[in-house]
Amino acid sequence: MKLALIAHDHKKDDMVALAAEFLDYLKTCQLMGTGTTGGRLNGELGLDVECLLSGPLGGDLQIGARLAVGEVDAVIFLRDPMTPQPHEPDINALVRACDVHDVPCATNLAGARVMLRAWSAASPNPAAIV
Ligand SMILES: O=C(CO)COP(=O)(O)O
Repeated sequence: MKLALIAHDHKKDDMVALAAEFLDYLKTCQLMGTGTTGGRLNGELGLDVECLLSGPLGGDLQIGARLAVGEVDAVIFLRDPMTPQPHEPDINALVRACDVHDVPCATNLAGARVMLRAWSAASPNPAAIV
């Protein structure tokens, strides 16, 4: 599973908590993220997230470009609906790219949990494989 992880500043603590909850499963995924989000996940949880540019500097667009050529299977994008973002067009472009290419995209914690629960239940637990 090639999974993109993105969180706006007020949602980064939620992203770290979510990733901690699904850590075993996320370790089996190929992860990429916008710069600051990915950096926190790597630093705080020891994940191996490929860090692209920070969102305001083009990271959302980089993920959208990868997604458009089939290099992203799903997106978890914890958006902050209460704070205007300087790169709103980039955010909309990424979410639009998910819709154009029919790539699952969770934009809040509840949706992200539904996705991660389903996928982690369907995937073999590497710790159980001997
Ligand atoms: O702004 C973002 C997504 O639009 C997130 O970018 P960072 O993870 O670099 O903060």
